[in-house]
Amino acid sequence: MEKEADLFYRQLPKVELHAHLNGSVSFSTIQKLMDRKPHLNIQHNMTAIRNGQKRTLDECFQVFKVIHQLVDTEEDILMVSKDVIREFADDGVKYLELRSTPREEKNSGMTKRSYIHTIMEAIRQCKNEGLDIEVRFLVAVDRRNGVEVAMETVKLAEEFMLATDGLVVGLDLSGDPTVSHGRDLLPALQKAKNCGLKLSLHLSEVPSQGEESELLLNIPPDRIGHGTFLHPEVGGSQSLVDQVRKNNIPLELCLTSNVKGQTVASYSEHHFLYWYQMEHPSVICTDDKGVFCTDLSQEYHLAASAFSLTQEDMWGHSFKAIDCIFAPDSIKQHLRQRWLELRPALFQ
Ligand SMILES: CNc1ncnc2c1ncn2[C@@H]1O[C@H](COP(=O)(O)O)[C@@H](O)[C@H]1O
Ligand SMILES: [Zn+2]
Repeated sequence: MEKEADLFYRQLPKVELHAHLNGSVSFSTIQKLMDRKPHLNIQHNMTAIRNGQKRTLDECFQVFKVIHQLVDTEEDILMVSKDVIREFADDGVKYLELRSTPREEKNSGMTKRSYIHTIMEAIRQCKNEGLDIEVRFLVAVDRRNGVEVAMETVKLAEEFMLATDGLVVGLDLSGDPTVSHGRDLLPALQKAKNCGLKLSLHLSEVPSQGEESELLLNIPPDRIGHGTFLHPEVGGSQSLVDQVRKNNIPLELCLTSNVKGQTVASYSEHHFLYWYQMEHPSVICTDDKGVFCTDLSQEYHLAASAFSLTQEDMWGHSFKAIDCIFAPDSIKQHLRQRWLELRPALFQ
């Protein structure tokens, strides 16, 4: 029965909207990177949090630093991006929005511009190889890096949005939520919005970010990452919830990420249920499938088990996720068509 369900969730066509590139690197790709750089002496237990293990959010951010050491050339970025896209495609993801923080590495000569350029190249190569997946990209701002870098990143994102014929669709705000205040980044985010970039902001991923969330929700963003502590029962407020509902802002929900990072106590206590019962748009996502040792079909399966949802319910969830993508209506229509074509084989 479980096996059958596994197969159902793998075959279910899915949309992935919250995936950080360097957090999504699989065990086998990490192995290839370690083989390229044996001198770094990095072990698998430094780049992934296995099932049953938990870390503090702070420890999770240490893991990204290790992965960044392994991924520091254009060649690495190309391999990692192509592997990640292929893995999502193998998992039944038909539309993927990847996000990543442009990095410069003096030693290898990689610049922020060549970093993004290489990811664009990976997306094009995957398309030319005929992979059954549409891929778009969000340029990420790491909140740790401050105002100037944020502004520079917005300029880069705009430049690539205009030059790539729609491959770059938006801007992400992420990074360690305990560092810096969103207030300072507001002008950069507003500038991004004004130039036509869609905004996906990590909001209230940890408690006591209520004030920041209130400020950022005023922009308003086009989607919210996590939103774990928005509602009053967990220390948020009704006015935050009202703001989200008034603007109908979809939430990107990442169950395993929140449980392993210990901001949510267990799967059944995940705020997925809060928003689901309210029929507010949300989308199940992976966040960092490599670091958290998961994939999107597993996340769908876990949510179904935790909240006693049927395969029909999960089909509906996946179909409605299409409404929340950043690509234009023509792509949405095309995806809905595909979903309906694939449906009969799933419910025989
Ligand atoms: C666990 N919850 C999270 N909360 C906030 N930011 C996160 C995150 N998981 C990942 N990132 C962000 O994504 C970067 C890694 O991918 P890229 O190098 O950009 O591809 C991390 O350094 C962090 O900035
Ligand atoms: Zn995230």
